[in-house]
Amino acid sequence: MLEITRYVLWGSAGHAKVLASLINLRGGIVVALFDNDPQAEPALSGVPLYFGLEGLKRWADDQATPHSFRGIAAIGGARGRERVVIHQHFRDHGIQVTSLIHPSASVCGTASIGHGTQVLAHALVAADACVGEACILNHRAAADHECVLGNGVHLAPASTLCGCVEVGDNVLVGAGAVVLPRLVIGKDTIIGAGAVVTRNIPEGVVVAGNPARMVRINVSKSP
Ligand SMILES: CC(=O)SCCNC(=O)CCNC(=O)[C@H](O)C(C)(C)COP(=O)(O)OP(=O)(O)OC[C@H]1O[C@@H](n2cnc3c(N)ncnc32)[C@H](O)[C@@H]1OP(=O)(O)O
Repeated sequence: MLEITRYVLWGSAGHAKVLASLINLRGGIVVALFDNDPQAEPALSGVPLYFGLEGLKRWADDQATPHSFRGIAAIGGARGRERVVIHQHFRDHGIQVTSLIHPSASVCGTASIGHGTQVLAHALVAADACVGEACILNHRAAADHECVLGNGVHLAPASTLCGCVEVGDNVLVGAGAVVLPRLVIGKDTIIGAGAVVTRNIPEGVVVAGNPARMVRINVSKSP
Protein backbone atom coordinates (compact mmCIF):
# COMPACT_ATOMS: atom_id res chain seq x y z
CA MET A 1 0.00 0.00 0.00
CA LEU A 2 1.28 3.49 -0.91
CA GLU A 3 2.16 5.39 2.27
CA ILE A 4 1.28 9.06 2.54
CA THR A 5 4.32 11.16 3.47
CA ARG A 6 3.68 13.08 6.67
CA TYR A 7 5.26 16.49 7.20
CA VAL A 8 5.76 18.81 10.14
CA LEU A 9 6.30 22.53 9.59
CA TRP A 10 7.95 25.11 11.85
CA GLY A 11 6.23 28.45 11.33
CA SER A 12 2.48 28.95 11.58
CA ALA A 13 1.78 31.83 9.18
CA GLY A 14 1.41 32.52 5.45
CA HIS A 15 4.44 30.55 4.31
CA ALA A 16 3.05 27.43 6.04
CA LYS A 17 -0.05 27.73 3.84
CA VAL A 18 2.14 27.87 0.71
CA LEU A 19 4.16 24.82 1.76
CA ALA A 20 1.06 22.87 2.83
CA SER A 21 -0.48 23.46 -0.58
CA LEU A 22 2.70 22.19 -2.28
CA ILE A 23 2.88 19.19 0.06
CA ASN A 24 -0.76 18.31 -0.71
CA LEU A 25 -0.02 18.63 -4.43
CA ARG A 26 2.82 16.14 -3.93
CA GLY A 27 0.40 13.75 -2.20
CA GLY A 28 1.63 14.40 1.33
CA ILE A 29 -0.05 15.86 4.42
CA VAL A 30 0.98 18.25 7.19
CA VAL A 31 0.32 16.68 10.60
CA ALA A 32 1.82 19.21 13.02
CA LEU A 33 2.85 22.85 13.17
CA PHE A 34 5.39 24.45 15.50
CA ASP A 35 6.06 28.10 16.25
CA ASN A 36 8.20 30.06 18.69
CA ASP A 37 5.52 32.72 19.18
CA PRO A 38 3.05 31.72 21.91
CA GLN A 39 0.53 34.18 20.34
CA ALA A 40 0.62 32.40 16.94
CA GLU A 41 -2.63 30.96 15.61
CA PRO A 42 -2.83 27.66 13.73
CA ALA A 43 -2.23 28.52 10.05
CA LEU A 44 -3.83 25.27 8.86
CA SER A 45 -7.26 24.22 10.03
CA GLY A 46 -7.33 20.87 11.81
CA VAL A 47 -3.54 20.75 12.24
CA PRO A 48 -2.35 21.01 15.87
CA LEU A 49 0.09 23.79 16.78
CA TYR A 50 2.86 23.31 19.35
CA PHE A 51 5.06 26.01 20.82
CA GLY A 52 8.85 26.18 20.98
CA LEU A 53 11.41 23.47 21.47
CA GLU A 54 9.45 22.13 24.43
CA GLY A 55 6.48 21.59 22.11
CA LEU A 56 8.66 19.81 19.55
CA LYS A 57 10.08 17.53 22.24
CA ARG A 58 6.60 16.73 23.57
CA TRP A 59 5.32 15.96 20.08
CA ALA A 60 8.37 13.82 19.16
CA ASP A 61 8.15 11.86 22.43
CA ASP A 62 4.60 10.85 21.47
CA GLN A 63 5.65 9.41 18.09
CA ALA A 64 6.71 5.78 17.72
CA THR A 65 8.73 6.58 14.56
CA PRO A 66 9.74 10.28 14.40
CA HIS A 67 12.14 9.40 11.54
CA SER A 68 9.13 8.57 9.35
CA PHE A 69 8.16 12.28 9.36
CA ARG A 70 9.68 14.99 7.23
CA GLY A 71 10.31 18.46 8.57
CA ILE A 72 10.82 21.83 6.93
CA ALA A 73 10.97 25.42 8.16
CA ALA A 74 7.99 27.49 6.99
CA ILE A 75 9.56 30.88 7.66
CA GLY A 76 10.18 33.40 4.90
CA GLY A 77 11.52 36.97 4.95
CA ALA A 78 15.16 37.49 5.86
CA ARG A 79 15.16 34.72 8.46
CA GLY A 80 17.44 32.22 6.73
CA ARG A 81 19.59 31.71 9.81
CA GLU A 82 16.49 30.62 11.75
CA ARG A 83 15.61 28.11 9.04
CA VAL A 84 19.05 26.51 9.39
CA VAL A 85 18.66 26.30 13.20
CA ILE A 86 15.13 24.86 12.96
CA HIS A 87 16.30 22.16 10.59
CA GLN A 88 18.94 21.17 13.14
CA HIS A 89 16.23 20.97 15.84
CA PHE A 90 14.24 18.63 13.57
CA ARG A 91 17.30 16.43 13.01
CA ASP A 92 18.03 16.40 16.76
CA HIS A 93 14.55 14.93 17.25
CA GLY A 94 15.01 12.26 14.57
CA ILE A 95 12.88 14.03 11.92
CA GLN A 96 14.21 13.98 8.34
CA VAL A 97 14.78 17.40 6.78
CA THR A 98 13.55 17.46 3.25
CA SER A 99 13.65 19.65 0.15
CA LEU A 100 10.44 20.59 -1.65
CA ILE A 101 10.30 21.28 -5.37
CA HIS A 102 7.08 22.40 -7.04
CA PRO A 103 6.24 20.39 -10.18
CA SER A 104 6.11 23.62 -12.23
CA ALA A 105 9.62 24.67 -11.13
CA SER A 106 12.51 24.10 -13.51
CA VAL A 107 15.63 22.66 -11.91
CA CYS A 108 18.37 21.79 -14.40
CA GLY A 109 19.86 18.31 -14.10
CA THR A 110 23.31 19.84 -13.64
CA ALA A 111 22.19 22.11 -10.78
CA SER A 112 22.37 21.11 -7.12
CA ILE A 113 19.90 21.87 -4.34
CA GLY A 114 20.77 21.62 -0.63
CA HIS A 115 18.78 19.89 2.12
CA GLY A 116 15.66 21.67 3.28
CA THR A 117 15.57 24.03 0.31
CA GLN A 118 12.22 25.01 -1.21
CA VAL A 119 11.81 25.69 -4.92
CA LEU A 120 8.29 27.07 -5.37
CA ALA A 121 5.95 27.39 -8.33
CA HIS A 122 7.56 28.51 -11.62
CA ALA A 123 10.97 29.11 -10.04
CA LEU A 124 14.10 28.39 -12.08
CA VAL A 125 17.46 26.91 -11.12
CA ALA A 126 19.55 26.87 -14.28
CA ALA A 127 22.56 24.87 -15.49
CA ASP A 128 25.38 24.31 -12.99
CA ALA A 129 23.76 26.52 -10.36
CA CYS A 130 24.51 25.45 -6.79
CA VAL A 131 21.90 26.27 -4.11
CA GLY A 132 22.71 25.79 -0.43
CA GLU A 133 20.63 24.42 2.45
CA ALA A 134 17.45 25.94 3.88
CA CYS A 135 17.02 28.33 0.95
CA ILE A 136 13.73 29.53 -0.54
CA LEU A 137 13.36 30.16 -4.25
CA ASN A 138 9.96 31.74 -4.07
CA HIS A 139 7.32 31.92 -6.80
CA ARG A 140 8.87 32.81 -10.21
CA ALA A 141 12.33 33.49 -8.73
CA ALA A 142 15.31 32.65 -10.94
CA ALA A 143 18.88 31.61 -10.18
CA ASP A 144 20.42 31.52 -13.63
CA HIS A 145 23.39 29.49 -14.85
CA GLU A 146 26.32 28.92 -12.48
CA CYS A 147 24.90 31.00 -9.63
CA VAL A 148 26.16 29.95 -6.21
CA LEU A 149 23.86 30.50 -3.20
CA GLY A 150 24.93 29.98 0.41
CA ASN A 151 22.68 28.58 3.13
CA GLY A 152 19.45 30.29 4.23
CA VAL A 153 19.16 32.49 1.12
CA HIS A 154 15.67 33.70 0.13
CA LEU A 155 14.98 34.75 -3.45
CA ALA A 156 11.59 36.47 -3.04
CA PRO A 157 8.88 36.22 -5.70
CA ALA A 158 9.96 37.16 -9.24
CA SER A 159 13.50 38.12 -8.24
CA THR A 160 16.27 37.31 -10.73
CA LEU A 161 19.91 36.43 -10.32
CA CYS A 162 21.56 36.68 -13.73
CA GLY A 163 24.31 34.20 -14.58
CA CYS A 164 27.32 33.49 -12.30
CA VAL A 165 26.07 35.55 -9.33
CA GLU A 166 27.38 34.57 -5.87
CA VAL A 167 25.10 35.11 -2.87
CA GLY A 168 26.26 34.74 0.75
CA ASP A 169 24.41 33.02 3.60
CA ASN A 170 21.07 34.42 4.83
CA VAL A 171 20.64 37.01 2.08
CA LEU A 172 17.11 38.16 1.16
CA VAL A 173 16.75 39.24 -2.47
CA GLY A 174 13.49 41.22 -2.40
CA ALA A 175 10.52 40.67 -4.69
CA GLY A 176 11.22 41.58 -8.31
CA ALA A 177 14.86 42.58 -7.70
CA VAL A 178 17.46 41.90 -10.38
CA VAL A 179 21.16 41.18 -9.79
CA LEU A 180 23.34 41.64 -12.87
CA PRO A 181 25.76 38.90 -14.00
CA ARG A 182 28.88 37.85 -12.07
CA LEU A 183 28.21 40.07 -9.04
CA VAL A 184 28.86 39.02 -5.45
CA ILE A 185 26.38 39.72 -2.62
CA GLY A 186 27.83 39.46 0.91
CA LYS A 187 26.14 37.40 3.60
CA ASP A 188 23.33 38.80 5.83
CA THR A 189 22.44 41.47 3.30
CA ILE A 190 18.93 42.51 2.20
CA ILE A 191 18.24 43.68 -1.33
CA GLY A 192 15.06 45.76 -1.47
CA ALA A 193 12.06 44.86 -3.57
CA GLY A 194 12.48 46.00 -7.18
CA ALA A 195 16.16 46.90 -6.82
CA VAL A 196 18.57 46.61 -9.73
CA VAL A 197 21.97 45.61 -8.39
CA THR A 198 24.78 46.78 -10.65
CA ARG A 199 27.82 46.40 -8.35
CA ASN A 200 29.08 43.94 -5.73
CA ILE A 201 27.34 44.44 -2.37
CA PRO A 202 29.17 43.96 0.96
CA GLU A 203 27.87 41.80 3.79
CA GLY A 204 25.36 43.00 6.40
CA VAL A 205 23.76 45.94 4.58
CA VAL A 206 20.36 46.88 3.15
CA VAL A 207 20.29 48.23 -0.41
CA ALA A 208 17.40 49.47 -2.55
CA GLY A 209 16.61 51.31 -5.75
CA ASN A 210 17.78 51.36 -9.36
CA PRO A 211 20.75 51.36 -9.36
CA ALA A 212 20.78 49.84 -5.86
CA ARG A 213 22.31 52.07 -3.17
CA MET A 214 22.94 51.39 0.49
CA VAL A 215 19.98 52.38 2.69
CA ARG A 216 21.34 51.27 6.06
CA ILE A 217 23.30 48.61 7.93
CA ASN A 218 21.28 45.43 8.46
CA VAL A 219 20.98 45.69 12.23
CA SER A 220 18.84 42.55 12.44
CA LYS A 221 21.69 40.31 11.29
CA SER A 222 22.73 37.68 13.77
CA PRO A 223 26.32 37.57 15.12
C1 LIG B 1 5.68 35.93 -0.56
C2 LIG B 1 6.38 37.15 0.05
O1 LIG B 1 5.76 38.11 0.40
S1 LIG B 1 8.07 37.04 0.24
C3 LIG B 1 8.52 38.62 0.97
C4 LIG B 1 9.58 39.30 0.19
N1 LIG B 1 9.86 40.58 0.83
C5 LIG B 1 10.32 41.63 0.16
O2 LIG B 1 10.55 41.58 -1.04
C6 LIG B 1 10.52 42.88 0.99
C7 LIG B 1 11.92 43.45 0.80
N2 LIG B 1 12.07 44.59 1.68
C8 LIG B 1 12.09 45.91 1.24
O3 LIG B 1 12.04 46.20 0.04
C9 LIG B 1 12.17 46.93 2.35
O4 LIG B 1 11.32 48.01 2.03
C10 LIG B 1 13.63 47.38 2.63
C11 LIG B 1 14.35 46.21 3.32
C12 LIG B 1 14.38 47.77 1.37
C13 LIG B 1 13.66 48.62 3.54
O5 LIG B 1 12.95 48.36 4.68
P1 LIG B 1 13.07 49.40 5.91
O6 LIG B 1 14.48 49.50 6.35
O7 LIG B 1 12.04 49.00 6.92
O8 LIG B 1 12.77 50.79 5.23
P2 LIG B 1 11.49 51.73 5.33
O9 LIG B 1 10.24 51.00 4.94
O10 LIG B 1 11.54 52.41 6.67
O11 LIG B 1 11.83 52.79 4.19
C14 LIG B 1 12.97 53.63 4.25
C15 LIG B 1 13.01 54.46 2.99
O12 LIG B 1 13.37 53.61 1.87
C16 LIG B 1 12.31 53.62 0.89
N3 LIG B 1 12.18 52.23 0.41
C17 LIG B 1 11.75 51.16 1.12
N4 LIG B 1 11.79 50.06 0.36
C18 LIG B 1 12.24 50.45 -0.84
C19 LIG B 1 12.46 49.74 -2.03
N5 LIG B 1 12.26 48.43 -2.12
N6 LIG B 1 12.94 50.43 -3.10
C20 LIG B 1 13.16 51.78 -3.02
N7 LIG B 1 12.96 52.50 -1.89
C21 LIG B 1 12.50 51.84 -0.83
C22 LIG B 1 11.07 54.12 1.62
O13 LIG B 1 10.16 54.73 0.74
C23 LIG B 1 11.67 55.08 2.61
O14 LIG B 1 11.97 56.27 1.92
P3 LIG B 1 11.83 57.71 2.68
O15 LIG B 1 12.79 57.67 3.82
O16 LIG B 1 12.20 58.69 1.61
O17 LIG B 1 10.41 57.80 3.12
